[in-house]
Amino acid sequence: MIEFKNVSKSYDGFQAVNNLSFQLHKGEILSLIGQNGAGKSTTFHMLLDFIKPSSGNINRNNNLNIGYMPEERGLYLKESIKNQMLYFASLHGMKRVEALKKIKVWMEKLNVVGDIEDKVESLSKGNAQKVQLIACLMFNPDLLILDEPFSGLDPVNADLLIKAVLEAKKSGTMIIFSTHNMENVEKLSDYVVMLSHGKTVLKGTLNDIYNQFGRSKLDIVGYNNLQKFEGMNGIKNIDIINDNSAHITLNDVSFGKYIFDDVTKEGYLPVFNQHYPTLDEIFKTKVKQSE
Ligand SMILES: Nc1ncnc2c1ncn2[C@@H]1O[C@H](COP(=O)(O)OP(=O)(O)OP(=O)(O)O)[C@@H](O)[C@H]1O
Repeated sequence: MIEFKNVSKSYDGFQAVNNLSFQLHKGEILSLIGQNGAGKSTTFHMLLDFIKPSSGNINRNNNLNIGYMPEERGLYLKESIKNQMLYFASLHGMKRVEALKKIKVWMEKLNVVGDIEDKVESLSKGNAQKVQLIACLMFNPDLLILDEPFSGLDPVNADLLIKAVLEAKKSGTMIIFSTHNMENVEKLSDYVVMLSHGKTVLKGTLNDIYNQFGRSKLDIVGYNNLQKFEGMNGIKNIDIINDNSAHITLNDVSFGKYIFDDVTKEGYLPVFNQHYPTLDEIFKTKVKQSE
């Protein structure tokens, strides 16, 4: 288990991370989200013991086998995939034969376009990124730290990466990653921590987070007089799309039932969907509130 307990980090009086607490257990995935400069990389660097917190405690076993994919990718361009992967493998005590086997298996799984003897400089950005992920995964780490692993990957390759991360989770690896892509947060996270200017503005499981916001979004299609709801108490905003459809934001989630009863008086309605805001919308709301 890893635990951050009231961890802060300051640089010359500037607080990059402010009173951060979370726990991460075996086989769990935690996503760290926040705007540029929110304190994500600083958090990773403290977890890796590259830098010390200014205050608070980080509890983790010092013997953890850690796979780390930094934001600035760190492969040697002039070296072959094989040589540098074998080098990384040796750092983690893997035998050459076993390492070669793993590298090949992972290159296939992640659909790396290139030969194991190719130099990294000949790979496309996405393929180089996948090779770097393999360097972190092949020794079955106890802890995997991925700093913006999806940046520069197309959706097909992003899905391959998601599959690989879920496989690592299944084998018991603790995973912490940062991203600006909320869709991938939704696909992967057991637990989410949202930072804004170093402060934790939201944390919990996805369910906790959605429940905190409630089903405050309403899409209606097929009702002709949606304007009449404008300005009503339970309604925060109506975005009229056309004659008979609108996106509504509710102040009061229970007002959805009043609208439902009203718009279905005449019977059938093709769309009435009262749902949670997306994680993207929640993120933007929280960023606005914290400014
Ligand atoms: N060594 C340092 N000295 C001074 N300030 C620093 C140092 N490292 C980071 N910072 C500052 O701390 C804040 C948090 O930086 P950090 O790199 O952790 O953000 P981030 O969330 O990873 O951002 P991004 O999404 O842009 O990668 C930023 O304002 C940054 O300028």
